[in-house]
Amino acid sequence: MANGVTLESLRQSLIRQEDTIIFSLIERARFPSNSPTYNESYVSTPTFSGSLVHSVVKETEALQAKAGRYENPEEHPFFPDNLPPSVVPPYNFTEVLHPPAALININKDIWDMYFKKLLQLFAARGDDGNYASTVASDLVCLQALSRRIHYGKLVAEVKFRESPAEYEPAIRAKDRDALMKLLTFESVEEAVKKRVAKKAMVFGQEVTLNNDDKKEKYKVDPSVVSRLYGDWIMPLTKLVQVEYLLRRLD
Ligand SMILES: C=C(O[C@@H]1C=C(C(=O)O)C=C[C@H]1O)C(=O)O
Repeated sequence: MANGVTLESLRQSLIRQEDTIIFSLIERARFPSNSPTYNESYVSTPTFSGSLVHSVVKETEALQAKAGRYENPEEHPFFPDNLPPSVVPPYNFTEVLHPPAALININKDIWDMYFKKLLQLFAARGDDGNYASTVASDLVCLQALSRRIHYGKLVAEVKFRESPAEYEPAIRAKDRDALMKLLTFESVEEAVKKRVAKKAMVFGQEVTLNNDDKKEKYKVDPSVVSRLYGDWIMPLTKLVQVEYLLRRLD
């Protein structure tokens, strides 16, 4: 495969990204739900409009855009409109993707999934006033999830290059269901769900020097991590793959 990217190397990267995602959830779980962070009327000044999370993410992204974050095709902003240009000298990122891929950004779905469904499953109810740190943790989670899910573009490219003759008819027919079937590997998905639950147990256990004092209490519930992958991360990664393949012959 061109540029040394193979399905195996991409799967290894997705496995490594599991660590980042699980640690980011563990960090967010240090704080309770902290609902004022997400309340549109909690702050209202001309510089901060909307919720604290909205303003802080938008402004952080603007700063990171100037620092060149979105020059990397693996990065996708949550607020892509009116981002300032990068001020850093360009780096020559290897071009693996078909150019129309740049248009695919499903961060709106990731945002809704994270705030409307996931967060309440792992953040304890409560308010400790640490709203700015809470947003900072949310953004780390969101960016890790977004990077992982948009990796679907690379996965789809490699799958297409490995067997174009299988994908082309379904692409030309715009047959989403057929594409979804072609790109799905159920045994891989089952292994992912089991591995992330196991990682959540290992990474999220209380470490003590006293071996017999082992309480089975994890910093993030392993079944929530498994559900995050099974219900949202993998379906969204596959959605990105379908969207990518539909544009692959443009
Ligand atoms: C990413 C892949 O494509 C699909 C999505 C998966 C995922 O998001 O982890 C796993 C298996 C496939 O059904 C892959 O084949 O590795």
